[in-house]
Amino acid sequence: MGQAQASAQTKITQPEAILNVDHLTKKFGDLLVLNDISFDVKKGEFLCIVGPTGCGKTTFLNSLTRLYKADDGKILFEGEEIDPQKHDLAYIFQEYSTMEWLNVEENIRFGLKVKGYPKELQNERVEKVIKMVGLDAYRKYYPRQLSASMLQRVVIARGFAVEPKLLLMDEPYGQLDLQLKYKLEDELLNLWQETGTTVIFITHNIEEAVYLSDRILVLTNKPTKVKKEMINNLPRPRKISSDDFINLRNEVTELIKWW
Ligand SMILES: Nc1ncnc2c1ncn2[C@@H]1O[C@H](COP(=O)(O)OP(=O)(O)OP(=O)(O)O)[C@@H](O)[C@H]1O
Repeated sequence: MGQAQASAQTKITQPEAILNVDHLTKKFGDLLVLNDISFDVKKGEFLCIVGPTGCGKTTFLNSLTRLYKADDGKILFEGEEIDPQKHDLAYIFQEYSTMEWLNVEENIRFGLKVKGYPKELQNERVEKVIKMVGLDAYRKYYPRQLSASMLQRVVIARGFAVEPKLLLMDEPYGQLDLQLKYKLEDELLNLWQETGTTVIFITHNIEEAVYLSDRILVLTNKPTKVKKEMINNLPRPRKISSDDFINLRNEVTELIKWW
């Protein structure tokens, strides 16, 4: 308890914030899940959110997308109350959320079509990302013909194709084996660096958070608060065996261990 209090949150204010989460509170009946959460996300930042199982990470994302209505507080996107209909957001989830009846190219095009982009722009974006994720030769394949890694690449390509200002990722690599995970993490970093999009990435995996992030938000157990925001300035590309990497990983692990 002493340790938990010692690391109580000091919010880092971001002058160029694209997202402001301000005193967000969410209950389900009597169950208080998100307990006065505040943090900012800077434009172009890669933010990882880590926390114990069931602490409310998905509830947070669902509040962001307005699937859930907050009981208190607000979420501002570029200074306005967030609205997924209006603002440029995209989501990538854990499940392979490809559409079985569409081939690779059509899956990637889907979000662009929904947004009503002109055909030429759709083509341009599809061509760009299909090459970036290495699926050019598989464009006419259907999901059932693809490996786990390819499926996840399709989902990632679909997210990036719309060039969202904010990309929300909820444990996207949770189900994959380690080797594949490392490969896709590197691909994600390349895409992020090439596009300059802002990413919020939720994970249970502390090593993954240290590998990917510019900053890590550590959540407490329910009722959930932000326990600590940690700037991650490790030089990229990161080496998971370096002393600095291991030190930061251990520091986050200690925070997760104490409630
Ligand atoms: N629609 C709902 N109705 C009632 N309770 C809910 C609902 N959604 C989530 N909860 C409760 O809120 C808490 C947080 O759930 P949530 O799924 O957001 O946690 P999480 O951190 O994403 O979990 P995990 O680590 O397993 O991914 C849990 O106790 C869950 O039972």
